[in-house]
Amino acid sequence: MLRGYAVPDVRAVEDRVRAGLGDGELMQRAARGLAHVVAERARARRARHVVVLAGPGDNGGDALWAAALLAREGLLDDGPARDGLMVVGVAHGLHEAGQDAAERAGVQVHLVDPDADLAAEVARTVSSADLVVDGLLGIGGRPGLRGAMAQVVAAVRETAYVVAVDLPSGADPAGEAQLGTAVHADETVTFGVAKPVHLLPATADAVGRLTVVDIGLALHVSPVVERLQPDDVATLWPVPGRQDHKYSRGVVGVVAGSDRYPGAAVLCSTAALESGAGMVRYVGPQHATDLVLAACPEVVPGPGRVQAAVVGPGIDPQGCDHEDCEDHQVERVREALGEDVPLVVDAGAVQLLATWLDSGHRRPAPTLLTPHAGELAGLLTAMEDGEVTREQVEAAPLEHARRAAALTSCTVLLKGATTLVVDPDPEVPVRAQADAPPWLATAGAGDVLAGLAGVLLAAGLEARDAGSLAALVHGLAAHRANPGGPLRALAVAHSIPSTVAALLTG
Ligand SMILES: NC(=O)C1=CN([C@@H]2O[C@H](COP(=O)(O)OP(=O)(O)OC[C@H]3O[C@@H](n4cnc5c(N)ncnc54)[C@H](OP(=O)(O)O)[C@@H]3O)[C@@H](O)[C@H]2O)[C@@H](O)CC1
Ligand SMILES: [K+]
Repeated sequence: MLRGYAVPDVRAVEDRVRAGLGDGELMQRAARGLAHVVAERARARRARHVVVLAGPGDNGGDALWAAALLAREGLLDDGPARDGLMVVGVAHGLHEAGQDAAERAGVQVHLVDPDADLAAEVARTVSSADLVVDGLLGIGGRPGLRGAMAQVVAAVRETAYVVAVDLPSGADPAGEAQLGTAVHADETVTFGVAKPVHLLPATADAVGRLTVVDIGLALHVSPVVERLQPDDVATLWPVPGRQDHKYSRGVVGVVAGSDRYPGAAVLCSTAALESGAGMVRYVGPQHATDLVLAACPEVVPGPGRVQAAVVGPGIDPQGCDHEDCEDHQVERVREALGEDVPLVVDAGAVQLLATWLDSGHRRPAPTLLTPHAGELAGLLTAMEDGEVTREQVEAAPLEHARRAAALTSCTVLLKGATTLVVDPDPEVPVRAQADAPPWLATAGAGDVLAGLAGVLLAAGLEARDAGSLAALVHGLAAHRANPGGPLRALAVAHSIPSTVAALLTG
């Protein structure tokens, strides 16, 4: 599991560790780790020109010391020549010891006035680099870049490999403010532990590959963000024992599909079966039932006892609009909401839950809501004063997911490029999963995710684990279904068994 700690907690532990070490030792460790990553990437990419950008604080200090080490220890000698390495400092003054060390090692340091326009010659130097080290701002940075900092970043060539020091400069270290002008890194080398900026949706896209360098920090506080990794699957996935039978493994109810959207019933039920449900009971209109049974003969039609249920995929919360309609899915969802059974509440059921809660009801059992941004906006509009739009949710996903979790007392899984899983207790770390290829943005993918999560709830996982594990496996199954190419939701469902097997058997 990757854990992201709040910046004040990181600073506190850094201060403590630094006090017990020699002067500058912690920065030396950071710089050494950074220099080795840079040397490795420069070698692999046959970089000829490496430009190190340094800002006014200790982030610049790390970058300057790394430049000194690269030059002094000849780490770039089988790649770019020593004179292919250069520092551009954007500040009124740089980290003194770092600048001194870089210059003593023979590295040229160009100092740029942060408030003046960037000289054309400096812009040319920066744009000639095929590897750029971004040490402008770290955890002391305020979001956004202005003046010469913005200009120097704009001068970086599109094809250059950008290694950010600690975090991409200009990104909010807390990972909450939307990205404005900021570095978009190919790789970020951070020190000791990850921070929220690396994991949360507002900023994670600017981070690229994340490399954590050990500098001897041990944090004994709770992280604020967590990300499950593939090797967590073996710990969390419910693996049956020899004494297990279909009921002990967990029966999943599926209330999904309608006369209008029968396919959702097939996708959700298929995903539940492929994820290893002990049994799937499907409840829905006749046509959808026929399709489900044709695709999945293992499914048992009709109501019955279940350990968890998925409600909502393919169900219109307004119900059916023709008179002799036999589609009673909306009533079935409402019934399920009142039962003491763990639920995945997806798609149309999110809106139904909002009105049901608003009329004074409370869910007695664990509940995982799985909205996309538009559905979350609908839920908040129904439960708060004033309209909330999809755009507002997309601009501040964590804030809105937190609000929804607090209002509903349910766990909220907000789907997106980075999927968030937020517990109603604000002290519980948020899970942030970014495992899915963009190809997974396709109709029916949500129905598959809901089926997968339902199986995990039925096996007894708590809602936050079920949601984040489902998001992880869903993303990995998508990669496996067709690496690097188009996907359909059913193919993702069918690749769940081999994905899980590969993760469980290493
Ligand atoms: N702590 C440790 O033990 C270790 C820390 N380490 C390293 O230190 C880094 C943190 O260093 P840091 O605290 O000096 O902050 P950093 O981000 O370099 O810059 C602050 C300066 O930038 C300025 N400034 C801010 N925003 C701005 C903006 N938008 N545009 C322009 N300027 C802006 C700000 O100005 P001010 O706020 O004073 O006006 C101030 O002058 C950390 O990320 C890691 O890399 C490692 O060595 C491991 C050990
Ligand atoms: K940086």
